[in-house]
Amino acid sequence: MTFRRVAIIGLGLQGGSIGLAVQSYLPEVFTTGTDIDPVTRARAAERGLVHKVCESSAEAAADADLIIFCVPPGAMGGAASEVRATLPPGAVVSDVGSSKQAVAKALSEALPGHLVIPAHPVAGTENSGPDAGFAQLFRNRWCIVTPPAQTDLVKLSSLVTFWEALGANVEIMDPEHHDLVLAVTSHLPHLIAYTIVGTASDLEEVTRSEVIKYSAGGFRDFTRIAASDPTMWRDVFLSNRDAVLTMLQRFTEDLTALQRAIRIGDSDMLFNHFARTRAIRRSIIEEGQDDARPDFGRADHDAATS
Ligand SMILES: NC(=O)c1ccc[n+]([C@@H]2O[C@H](COP(=O)([O-])OP(=O)(O)OC[C@H]3O[C@@H](n4cnc5c(N)ncnc54)[C@H](O)[C@@H]3O)[C@@H](O)[C@H]2O)c1
Ligand SMILES: O=C(O)C(=O)CC1(C(=O)O)C=CC(O)C=C1
Repeated sequence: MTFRRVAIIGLGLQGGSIGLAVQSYLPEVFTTGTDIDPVTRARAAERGLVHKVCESSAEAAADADLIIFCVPPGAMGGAASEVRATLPPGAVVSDVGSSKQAVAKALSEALPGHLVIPAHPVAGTENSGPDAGFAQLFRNRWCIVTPPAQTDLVKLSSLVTFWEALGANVEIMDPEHHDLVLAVTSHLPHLIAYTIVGTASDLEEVTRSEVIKYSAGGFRDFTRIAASDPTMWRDVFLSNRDAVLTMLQRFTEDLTALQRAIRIGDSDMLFNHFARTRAIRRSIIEEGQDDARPDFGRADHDAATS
């Protein structure tokens, strides 16, 4: 089967990008969408993020054969319960949440009897809201799909085909494993960025203006990440608590080892460690998951999408 009518709940970065990407790459698919925020609904209509912006989730869900929840992780259950009365029984329920076990549980409990196939496009920016979305967001990015153990294989394959049409490379993964992997590749880096930017701005001897004036490349890269949406990231850490705490423990041990190497002047240890991490950056670029240019290719991207 292929999806003909897709409902998008939440018209920010992710929902808006899906809506625009569907119009670019799946022109036969009709999209409805809504957002809890009336200003976002109005802007979504102006930008044409979906074919029809609805006043409520219940209205957007009626007739959908695929519904994708694009709201913060902590809002998934509440948003799903709003479509219980109108969502057609055969519709596939999916989402884009950054954590998978907690979100899958919230969606399944809110929509008993519906097939829930969670997904997570590992694609985003530090921007949020209805102006942040763009059709190319998912191109050559991974989308991790975490189906329940006994799932409908035809519908699973339709969801995979849907994401591939938007340009993503799809990987099927166990939700528990997803949460561990993303804790280290995405959630911990954000926590570190939030910490370092907060620490620098708190330091009394380095005034706020000096932090901004003399911001070196390393610090500036952290400020980009630390500008990400506070609601979303609060929810990510609370919904993936166990995996984040496991990885944080490991990170703290490794940081302590580097701290000791600096204190005792273990130059080999420092050099070998930095040589290993440099190689990781190179392999990410070789796999096409980032750009080698100093601005990560963002200037070209911004020019192409503005
Ligand atoms: N930002 C990223 O880089 C990124 C990447 C991959 C996945 N995600 C996941 O995507 C989801 C959305 O993130 P985003 O970056 O698009 O955030 P966003 O803030 O840009 O958009 C979320 C939208 O959801 C709306 N919303 C909140 N509660 C709602 C409800 N009950 N009903 C309808 N609308 C509601 C908000 O008003 C907002 O417009 C999150 O679960 C996040 O974990 C984000
Ligand atoms: O590129 C960025 O700015 C992001 O933060 C995107 C990013 C990440 O790579 O960590 C953030 C959250 C996700 O769920 C997926 C992708």
